[in-house]
Amino acid sequence: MRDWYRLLRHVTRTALRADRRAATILCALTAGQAGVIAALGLSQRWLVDHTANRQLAGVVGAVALGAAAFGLSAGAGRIQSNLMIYLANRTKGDLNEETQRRVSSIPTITHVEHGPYVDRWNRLFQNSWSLASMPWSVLNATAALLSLAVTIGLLAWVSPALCPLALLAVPLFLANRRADRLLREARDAATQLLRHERRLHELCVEPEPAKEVMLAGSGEMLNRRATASWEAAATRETHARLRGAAYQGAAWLLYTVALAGALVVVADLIADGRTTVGAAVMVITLATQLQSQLHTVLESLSTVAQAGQVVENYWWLRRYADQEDRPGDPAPAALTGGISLHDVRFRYPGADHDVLHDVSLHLPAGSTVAVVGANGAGKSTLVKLLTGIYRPTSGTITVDQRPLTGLDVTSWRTRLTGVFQDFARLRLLTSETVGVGSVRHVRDRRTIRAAVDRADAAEVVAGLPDGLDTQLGATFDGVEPSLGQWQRLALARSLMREVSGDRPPLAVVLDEPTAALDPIAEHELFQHFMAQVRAATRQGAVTVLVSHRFTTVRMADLIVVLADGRVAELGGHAELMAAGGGYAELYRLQERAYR
Ligand SMILES: Nc1ncnc2c1ncn2[C@@H]1O[C@H](COP(=O)(O)OP(=O)(O)OP(=O)(O)O)[C@@H](O)[C@H]1O
Repeated sequence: MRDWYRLLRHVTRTALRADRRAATILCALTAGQAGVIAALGLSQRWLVDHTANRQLAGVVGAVALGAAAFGLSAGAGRIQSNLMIYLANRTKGDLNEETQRRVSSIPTITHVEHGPYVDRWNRLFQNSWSLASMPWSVLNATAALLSLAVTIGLLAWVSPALCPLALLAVPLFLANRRADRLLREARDAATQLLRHERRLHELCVEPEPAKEVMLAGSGEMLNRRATASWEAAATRETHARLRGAAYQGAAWLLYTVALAGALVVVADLIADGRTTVGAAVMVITLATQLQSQLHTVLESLSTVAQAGQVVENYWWLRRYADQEDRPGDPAPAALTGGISLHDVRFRYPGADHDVLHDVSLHLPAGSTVAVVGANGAGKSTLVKLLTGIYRPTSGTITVDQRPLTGLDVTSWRTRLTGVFQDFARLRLLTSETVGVGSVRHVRDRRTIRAAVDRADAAEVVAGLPDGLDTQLGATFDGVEPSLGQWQRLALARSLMREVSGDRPPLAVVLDEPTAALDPIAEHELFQHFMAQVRAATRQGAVTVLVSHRFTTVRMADLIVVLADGRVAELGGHAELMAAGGGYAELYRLQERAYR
């Protein structure tokens, strides 16, 4: 409840920031609406009674009150609903932006990779409308409840026997709550199905996977699967709606029976002369309006409940973001000792086994460390742990003997550079594709050109129709570079920090960045790259290279052989060759193959 209230306060503040004047007018109109039904009922009572008693002033007053109430209900009602839509739309935009910003600011990656986490923040987008209308639904519900209380008071004024009519709100309220819960459960269960549906459709329309899908002719099968997921989600929701409607229908039936009873009571009062005709007219008006009032209360409460469904997800995201992005010490100016792993164990969220087991390593400052091993041995995972994208499940990583978890992640990240196996193909202007490697210099042509030159990518850029101003990506009506050309641009991006004169990197990670090149080109490029980051290496930067090419690997100062997530061998090339283990065997195998 506390979380719900805090979220309501936050959304209200966001709405007020969006347009304070519109919000104030909306509040005033909603408050005014609370008295409309009571005023209409009273005006009818007075109109009939004053007419019967020939009291002109009373008749005029009753007509004026009725006209004002009707005018407010008809005219202001429209303005009120339009204002609400306008404010909710603006608030929704702000809230979505806030969620987007928070999701992208989390320095680790699990929340965008692990399905249950993805579903949690996706629900915030799915329910953003009800979240944005939360203050107005609460206000509407409060006004409708107030109006209901006044109506019941007026009914009791005529005859206390009419009061039980109000009790019928209870089954209606319970049925509504049940229907809301059923719908929420169905929607929660459907989030995963809808995510699958989206991803399966993406496989058919995104240029990269679509090639293979077309070649294999598997588009229809994927589409069928996506449709099945969508249908399963839709069926769940329809069933939940139908069940909810059955509960609500039963409650309304009960109400109808009671309303009929109330009308009999009124008829009896009139027949006995125990009430005036005006009061009887008022009772009939109020009793019939009671249904629409209850309806408004229930509708508003449903919207509030719908917003309530994401309260937990909203605070989960905030707490998760705070926990992952906790402040820490700034990264050291330069490495003197190096980076060490102490009994590091890692398991991907939701997985049932560890990927790294008790890995202990020391990567000395200023050294080049190659990580080798079979597919799935855990090389990329190790690199990601070093960058702080993932945190060890247990054990610690230290940077110059200070725990990595104690460092400010952003400060550590700004002192890292490198390229990953699945490097990003940023379909932007060529200058931006390279320039974002150091955001401060994204418009600095001289630095960008220097990075391009250093990555040996000048030929790639020269081949583009507008050089650095060329739009990349066929989906953006631009040029689509080849895989090798993308890789060169990614390398240039990774050199931006080095050439821009920013503080040199503390670690350079190269996770198979040259897999698309032939072994000789990889060897040359790696040597070239190492020459470019030499200044950083002299200041203690550790270079971590993942490669399957042993001609490149042998140049490293230290070679780590991973097997099934464990360090199987460790040492320099000569040392490992002399040991005659798995490394030596693989090296000889590759040497023979390339001879
Ligand atoms: N995001 C992920 N979620 C769950 N499991 C993962 C994830 N990424 C990798 N794994 C699993 O972790 C294990 C190690 O993967 P990793 O990518 O570290 O291997 P690798 O040694 O780099 O392999 P390769 O040489 O093929 O690149 C594999 O079994 C893989 O299935």
